[in-house]
Amino acid sequence: MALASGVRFAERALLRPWALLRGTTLGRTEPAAGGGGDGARRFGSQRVLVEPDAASGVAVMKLRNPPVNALSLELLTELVISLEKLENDKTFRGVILTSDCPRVFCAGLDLTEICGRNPAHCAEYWKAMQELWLRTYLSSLVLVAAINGACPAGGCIIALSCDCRVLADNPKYRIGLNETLLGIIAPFWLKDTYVNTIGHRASEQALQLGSLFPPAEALQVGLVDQVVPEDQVQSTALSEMARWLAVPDHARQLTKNMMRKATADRLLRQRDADTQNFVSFVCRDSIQKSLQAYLEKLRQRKG
Ligand SMILES: CC/C=C\C/C=C\C/C=C\C=C\CC(=O)SCCNC(=O)CCNC(=O)[C@H](O)C(C)(C)COP(=O)(O)OP(=O)(O)OC[C@H]1O[C@@H](n2cnc3c(N)ncnc32)[C@H](O)[C@@H]1OP(=O)(O)O
Repeated sequence: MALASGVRFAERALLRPWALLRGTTLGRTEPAAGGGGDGARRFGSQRVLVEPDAASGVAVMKLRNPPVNALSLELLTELVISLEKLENDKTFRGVILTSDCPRVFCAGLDLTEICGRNPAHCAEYWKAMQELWLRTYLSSLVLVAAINGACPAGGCIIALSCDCRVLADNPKYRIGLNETLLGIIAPFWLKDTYVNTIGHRASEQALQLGSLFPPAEALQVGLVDQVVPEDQVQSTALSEMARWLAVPDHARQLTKNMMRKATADRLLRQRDADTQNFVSFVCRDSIQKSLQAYLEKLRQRKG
């Protein structure tokens, strides 16, 4: 799918990945456990494990940035590159996105990337976040999120950018956009994605309250499509994938584009302004203090 500025970022990453990837091992290929032929070979990077099944045309993409899959700059970059690699390989029609970290799908933005950092770093980081959203939201592949853990904020946005969401039935696995509770504001494109999924009124309430929904409520409000016992998340995601892949690609892709393009275009039109807004907002002293306090609370909670 044509994404002029998006492609520019990915091209930059592909042309000089080491400038973007600090200490990653992108492109590594290794045989999957018990696997044999090409269809069973794993590839990916340090933080994104890709298990492709050429026979079915489906790849499982696992986030593995322990302990909580916080979206570091490296993880964002590796996700974009892995997704692009699969999109460019005509063998693949669908991706199941899941977590390799126990109990957490994705903790959202890596707060250490925006706490105590300079504006240039925050800008680079935010551009990478925009890029991942654009890539996933407009992906020509069928994306199914197999949500096997907590899924707050940026984690929720990744899930919402997929075509379908299956959540494990565990009361600790809450999902939603909790930005207000950190003293920050979800940017308009996160808000738009929320509204497109659960409607205006439910979003208005959930965004202001920073609601994190337990599985049954997430299902009720329409944030996820299925809630299943934890050991059935993967198999249910595969069944969902089969349902989506039963539709001819071109018809499904054009329909997806018709449904999502206006929302993505809104960001594409004002990407630089959105970055500047983000940077000036998060670099304010008051916001830095809120973020520091939130991180501190997270760290203490553990002890
Ligand atoms: C004008 C407007 C213009 C622009 C818009 C402006 C601003 C916009 C922007 C932002 C959008 C933000 C979206 C986000 O994603 S913000 C991040 C929100 N994330 C969270 O609130 C999740 C926080 N984490 C948790 O709730 C939990 O960690 C958990 C439920 C995910 C997992 O719980 P566990 O008990 O399993 O693990 P912990 O012990 O809590 O954590 C382990 C370890 O990890 C650290 N950590 C957790 N989350 C993060 C994070 N998001 N970033 C960085 N680090 C994180 C935690 O501190 C622990 O570290 P230590 O081991 O103690 O060092």
